[in-house]
Amino acid sequence: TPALFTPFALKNTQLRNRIVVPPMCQYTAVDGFTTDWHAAHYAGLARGGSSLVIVEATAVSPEGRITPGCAGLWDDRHIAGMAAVAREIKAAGAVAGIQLAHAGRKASANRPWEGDDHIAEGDPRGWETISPSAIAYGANLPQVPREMTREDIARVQADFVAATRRAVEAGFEWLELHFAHGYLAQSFFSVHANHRTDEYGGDLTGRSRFLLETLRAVRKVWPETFPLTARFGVIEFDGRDEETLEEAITLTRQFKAEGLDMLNVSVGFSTPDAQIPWGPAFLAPIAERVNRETGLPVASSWGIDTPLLANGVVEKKQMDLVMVGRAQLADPHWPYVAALKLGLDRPSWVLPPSYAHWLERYRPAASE
Ligand SMILES: Cc1cc2c(cc1C)N(C[C@H](O)[C@H](O)[C@H](O)COP(=O)(O)O)c1[nH]c(=O)[nH]c(=O)c1N2
Ligand SMILES: CC(=O)[C@H]1CCCN(Cc2ccccc2)C1
Repeated sequence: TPALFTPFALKNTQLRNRIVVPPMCQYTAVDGFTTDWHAAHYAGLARGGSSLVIVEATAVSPEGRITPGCAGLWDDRHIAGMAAVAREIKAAGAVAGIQLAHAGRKASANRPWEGDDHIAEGDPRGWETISPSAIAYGANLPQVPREMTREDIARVQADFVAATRRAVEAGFEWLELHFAHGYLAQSFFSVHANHRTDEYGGDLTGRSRFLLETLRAVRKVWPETFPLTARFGVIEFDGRDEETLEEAITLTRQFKAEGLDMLNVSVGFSTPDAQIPWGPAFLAPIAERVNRETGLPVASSWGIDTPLLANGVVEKKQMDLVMVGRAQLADPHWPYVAALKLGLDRPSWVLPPSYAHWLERYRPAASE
């Protein structure tokens, strides 16, 4: 059996293969409420055969959304719509995951295809952003956020806990905290974004505090039997990478001690001045290093989107789970195509039975 199609167990959760649909914003929610789009979209992805589908960054508070179209779990009324999404994912045979997020200083933005920039001051669609320090991200997101008070910090952490409870009620069985991509938690860890002089800033301990306290609080309400994970930017490609990596690995060891079950290794995206070395599976060696130096199981992503690449990173033990994103937007049946390409036994059966049976003896006409 190709490594990509071997099962993987974490806590009481069994994954049928190593392919994961990572969280990918749909920007189609209304006041945080999911719509028919979300149920259909996630059902379609789950039918493709991935073992786990993680629902997009879901805001723990209204100001924690990236755009006005982002999903939320800051209100009990959001639970019903999210429960429908979780049901669709499970009905297709995948584990239902969700990512909880706060966008920090990257919040109050237009949808990517509508500018991908901060909503203009005075535009009623926008809102005040908050961050560890009053420092703007820059580039397309120039708005200077308000520096968070201790009350803000406690409130946002309570929001993460409340949203976690709602995720449990909605039927999710895999939780990922969004500690990456330049959003609020990443900003507390980042020397670019966090210039605080109180105990939530300064040295590594100070810059780690928000993330560790939030994980600790969420750990208390998320069931022990379900995986609790975090997506964390361990590298910025900003010229101080060895330092950032060592700090990130130190913090990841503390995450593990606090009961984190897996780390989803990603990029910090804390500064527009980064030089990202885009390329196929460019982050795989970093994921392998985090796994080797912390002992935590790791997932990762970024251009790991052909069957051979995806199978290779698992075979080489660079990561335990492969997050295949855009390739699954391009083809939600990507796992089926991978099963064919990798010579899996009875490949059509990664799809639901009503498709699998008829595809068992089906081959498209020789392509031109
Ligand atoms: C449209 C869209 C929306 C999102 C993303 C991407 C894209 C394309 N990504 C990043 C995504 O999960 C994935 O890590 C990257 O796209 C890299 O993987 P691929 O190279 O696409 O396989 C993303 N990541 C995350 O942690 N939370 C999110 O909600 C989103 N939203
Ligand atoms: C919410 C989140 O983490 C997402 C939002 C959309 C852009 N993502 C980051 C990204 C950059 C370049 C290519 C693909 C993805 C981060």
